[in-house]
Amino acid sequence: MSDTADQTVVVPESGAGRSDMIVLEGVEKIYPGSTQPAVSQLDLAIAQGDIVMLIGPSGCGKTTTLKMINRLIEPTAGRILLDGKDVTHVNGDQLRRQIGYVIQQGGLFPHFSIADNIGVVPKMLGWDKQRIKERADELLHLVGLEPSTFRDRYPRQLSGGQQQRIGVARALAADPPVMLMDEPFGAIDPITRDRLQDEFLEIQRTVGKTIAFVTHDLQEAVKLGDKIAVFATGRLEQYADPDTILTRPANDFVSDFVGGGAAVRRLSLVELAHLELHPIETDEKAADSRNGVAVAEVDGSGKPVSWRHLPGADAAGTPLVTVPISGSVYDAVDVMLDGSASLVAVVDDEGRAQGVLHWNDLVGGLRTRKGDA
Ligand SMILES: Nc1ncnc2c1ncn2[C@@H]1O[C@H](COP(=O)(O)OP(=O)(O)OP(=O)(O)O)[C@@H](O)[C@H]1O
Repeated sequence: MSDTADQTVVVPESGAGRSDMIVLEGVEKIYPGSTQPAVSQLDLAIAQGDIVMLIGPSGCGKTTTLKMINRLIEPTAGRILLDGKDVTHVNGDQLRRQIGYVIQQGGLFPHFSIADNIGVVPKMLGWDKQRIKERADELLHLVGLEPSTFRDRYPRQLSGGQQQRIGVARALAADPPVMLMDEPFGAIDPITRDRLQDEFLEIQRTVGKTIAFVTHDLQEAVKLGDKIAVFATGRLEQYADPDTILTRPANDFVSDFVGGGAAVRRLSLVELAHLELHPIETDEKAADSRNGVAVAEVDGSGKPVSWRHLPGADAAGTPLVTVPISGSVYDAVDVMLDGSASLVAVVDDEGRAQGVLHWNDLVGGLRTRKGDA
C-alpha cells in the first residue's frame, strides 16, 4: 500500500518466554461493493496472555478486525496466525470452537437454559453430558453465580450484568486459548460495568487467556488493556501500553482521540498496593503511644467503621470510607469524592485496614511516578 510509509505499526516485544498467540500480517478487508478498505494492511501481534484493547471512532474497523480473527468475516488479503499456525484458510467452524467469543448483551440463546447456553461448544465437541454439567457449574462459580440458582434459568430471567457473566462463562467453556470480546460491557450501566470489569480482570488472573477486546470506552481500554491498539478509519495509528498511549501519543490523531484528561485516566494505572500508605492503627491502646497515627474504630470482624483519631483533623467530622488494596488510585479518588471524604482507609481482601491515603498525597504520588517514567 502506498500510504503506509508514515503508518506506525509497532509490533510489541513479547515478554521473556512468551510467544505471540495472535498475529495478523498485512490483513485487509474490502467489503463487496465498497472501494475503500474497512481494514487496510493491518499488522498486529498479540502476545500470549495479553489483553489487547481495540479502540477508535465508530466505523474504523474494530469489529471487522475482531471477526477476521475467528473468520466470521473473511479477509480479502493477508495472513492470520494462531499460536504460530496459519489459520487463514482452515475450516471456519472448527476454528471458532477454539476461540471464545463474547458479544454485547451476552448473545445468549433465549430458548436454552443457562447450563445449555454454557454447554454449547462442549456439546459440539462431543463432551459427555456429565462433563458438560460439571463444567457449567464450575464456570458459574467462576463468574460469581450460584449454580443451583442459575443453571436451570433462562436468559430472560437474568439481569443484563448476569447475562454478560454467562456470555463470558460460555466463551470459556471449552477452555480456548484465545478470547474475542466485542464491547461485552457496552450495554451495561456504569456501576455494574465497573464491577464486571473488576471481575473480568480477576477471572483473567486465573485463566490467563489471550484476549482481543473491542471497546468504545478509553477508560475501559486503560483499565483492562495490557496494550491498546488505536484505529483510525481502516488503519492502526498506535499500538502500545496504556501509559504510552496516554503520555506519548504517536501522532495528532491519537492525541485528539485520547483528548484531555490523560492525567486523570492514568490514575487507574497506579495500583494502591504499590504506594507507600500512611499508617493506620486499630488498637486504641497501642495508638496512645504513637503520635501522628490515624486510629480507626473496628467492628467485630476487625473492619474499620469510623475514625477515632486523625492527626490534624476532626475525626468526628470525617466519614470513614474504604477502598480495596487491589484497586487503583482512580478507585480511591472515586470513593473519596463519592463519600465527601478527604482520606480513605485502604483495606485487604478481608476488609482489614492496611493504611491510609490522603487527598493531598495524590499529587505527590503521581509526581513520583512521572519522575520514574
Ligand atoms: N457487512 C458489511 N458490508 C459492507 N460494509 C460493512 C459491513 N460491515 C461493516 N462495514 C463497514 O466497514 C467499516 C468498518 O465497520 P466496523 O463494524 O468494523 O467498524 P467499528 O469500528 O467496529 O464500528 P463501531 O464502533 O461503530 O461498531 C464501516 O465503514 C462499515 O460501514
